[in-house]
Amino acid sequence: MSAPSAAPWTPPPPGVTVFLTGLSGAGKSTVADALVAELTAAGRPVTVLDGDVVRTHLSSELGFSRADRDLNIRRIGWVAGEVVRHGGTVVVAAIAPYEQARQQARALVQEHGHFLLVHLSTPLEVCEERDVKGLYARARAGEIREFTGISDPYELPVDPELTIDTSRTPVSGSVALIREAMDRAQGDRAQAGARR
Ligand SMILES: Nc1ncnc2c1ncn2[C@@H]1O[C@H](COP(=O)(O)OS(=O)(=O)O)[C@@H](OP(=O)(O)O)[C@H]1O
Ligand SMILES: Nc1ncnc2c1ncn2[C@@H]1O[C@H](COP(=O)(O)OP(=O)(O)O)[C@@H](O)[C@H]1O
Repeated sequence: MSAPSAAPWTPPPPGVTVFLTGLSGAGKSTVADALVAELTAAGRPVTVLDGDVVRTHLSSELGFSRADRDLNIRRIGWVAGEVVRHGGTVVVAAIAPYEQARQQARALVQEHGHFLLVHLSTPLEVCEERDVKGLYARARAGEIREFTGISDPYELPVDPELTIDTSRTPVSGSVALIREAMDRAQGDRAQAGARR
């Protein structure tokens, strides 16, 4: 009697990367944390690539010149692409101020799955008022050079899937908008009842 044959391997459905971009204090980490908490509670594992954490573990030698920021974003895009390739879910929270680098990250991910660029368009005045880490005050005092929004550019995204101003939209509203966009992108999963 021959051994039962294993079921043929089928590739996982494409994964998705949610890429939150915006000024320091725009709400990227706050929205990412809330989104990840919801997804995790629903049983969906998530890889989180937060700028601060990535700069500790993956880009510790990089500063804030354009070349360094672009390399940082390309690294994030490559890692996200690898996770998405195997059907995973990625949430990125990074300033990513340059359009070209964001497009490169998009291309690296879209080789393998879905990419949703979410621009947190919170006005600079609000971000500066929040000044979560005291960095705006230090940048205004000239203690931090090349600070995004003060002494360094932030290029507005050309083709974001979502634009959310967190001074007008509560955290729960941002999370709901992003989850709807994820479901639209991964319609195949949602229709199959696999909304994880
Ligand atoms: N010069 C300058 N400009 C902007 N931000 C600065 C700078 N120096 C330090 N920080 C802190 O670094 C965090 C941004 O890192 P990112 O990796 O997201 O930046 S980038 O995407 O590579 O441009 C950023 O985190 P968030 O405040 O969470 O955005 C800051 O805390
Ligand atoms: N609707 C909102 N969405 C996101 N953050 C908000 C909102 N309202 C107030 N905040 C506050 O704004 C700050 C945003 O900081 P953070 O998430 O660290 O931003 P970033 O990661 O973009 O630098 C937090 O202190 C957060 O509590």
